[in-house]
Amino acid sequence: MTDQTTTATTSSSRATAAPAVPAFEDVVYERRNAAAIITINRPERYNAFRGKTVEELIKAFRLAWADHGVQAVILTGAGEKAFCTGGDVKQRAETGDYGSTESGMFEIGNLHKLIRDIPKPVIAAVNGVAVGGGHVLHVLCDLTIASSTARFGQAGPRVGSFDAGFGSAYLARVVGEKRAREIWYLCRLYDAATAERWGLANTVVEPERLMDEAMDWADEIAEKSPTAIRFLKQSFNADTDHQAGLSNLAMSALDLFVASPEGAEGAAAFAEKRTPDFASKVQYH
Ligand SMILES: CC(C)(COP(=O)(O)OP(=O)(O)OC[C@H]1O[C@@H](n2cnc3c(N)ncnc32)[C@H](O)[C@@H]1OP(=O)(O)O)[C@@H](O)C(=O)NCCC(=O)NCCSC(=O)CCC(=O)c1ccccc1C(=O)O
Repeated sequence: MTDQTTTATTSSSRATAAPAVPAFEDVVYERRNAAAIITINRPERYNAFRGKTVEELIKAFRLAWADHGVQAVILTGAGEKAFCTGGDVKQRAETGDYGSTESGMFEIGNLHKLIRDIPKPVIAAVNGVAVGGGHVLHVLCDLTIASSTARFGQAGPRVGSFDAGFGSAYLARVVGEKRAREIWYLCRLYDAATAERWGLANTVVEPERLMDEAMDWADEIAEKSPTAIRFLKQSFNADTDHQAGLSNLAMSALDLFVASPEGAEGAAAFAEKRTPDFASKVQYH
């Protein structure tokens, strides 16, 4: 999982010539059989994303979309601890944002839409903790395969953030209203068995089996008609596509909130390893 070459690696007779892969810093992009494997590669930050990470993930998903040899995408995290822990809270505490990007924007909403819009199934291989914006990423994937060591949850209200777009509305579609509200209001972490029982994970395997299992699912998908799969994915999405509008609204609200004293308090408290004092910072009653 360390391939950082300039062309995607392929090993399938089904594969066509793969497009060139840019030199990524926060993401690793590989081709294996008819699957693109996209790995968030910031293990020292538990694979939290900064603006650059999101920008590279967008490029990686576009590569997979454009590559006719790719029939499924696997999204995972580097190392054994974390799939993705959402926004880089330390970066936010330091600079008040998620760091510089080429576009000048933090494009998490566009990444969400891309995971939904790419007309190929996206499989989350959840190798560790999936929390906050990292939890939203796996929820948006078509399928989730979890390591038995994986943990799942939302953290925004604990660190001065929220995703009130797909992060709330689509989560409720997946697990139901009561469980979605519990996940967001209590910010607990749930184990892999609970995630499977709640329909957050399709299956749970031992950690050493995770990538093989994800590849088996991708290979099985690759035996099917790409056009049939494409229409099915678009059909599944159509019923919740209105949530993209909600997502735009939610991201605008979040931009304002994270810059407020209450939002900033959450990030500062996390970085300083202390309990946040939200109550004294609330401006909106
Ligand atoms: C994930 C934990 C539960 C793991 O706990 P534990 O196993 O005890 O390990 P730790 O010792 O806590 O962590 C190890 C190491 O990793 C660092 N780390 C972990 N998570 C992050 C992170 N998100 N950012 C930066 N660094 C992180 C941690 O500090 C440790 O480093 P040391 O140097 O060893 O101290 C636990 O770590 C945890 O709860 N992490 C925080 C999870 C979190 O709050 N995530 C962010 C949620 S909010 C979010 O993701 C929304 C982002 C977003 O989608 C968004 C969208 C659109 C617009 C704006 C936003 C936005 O602004 O938020």
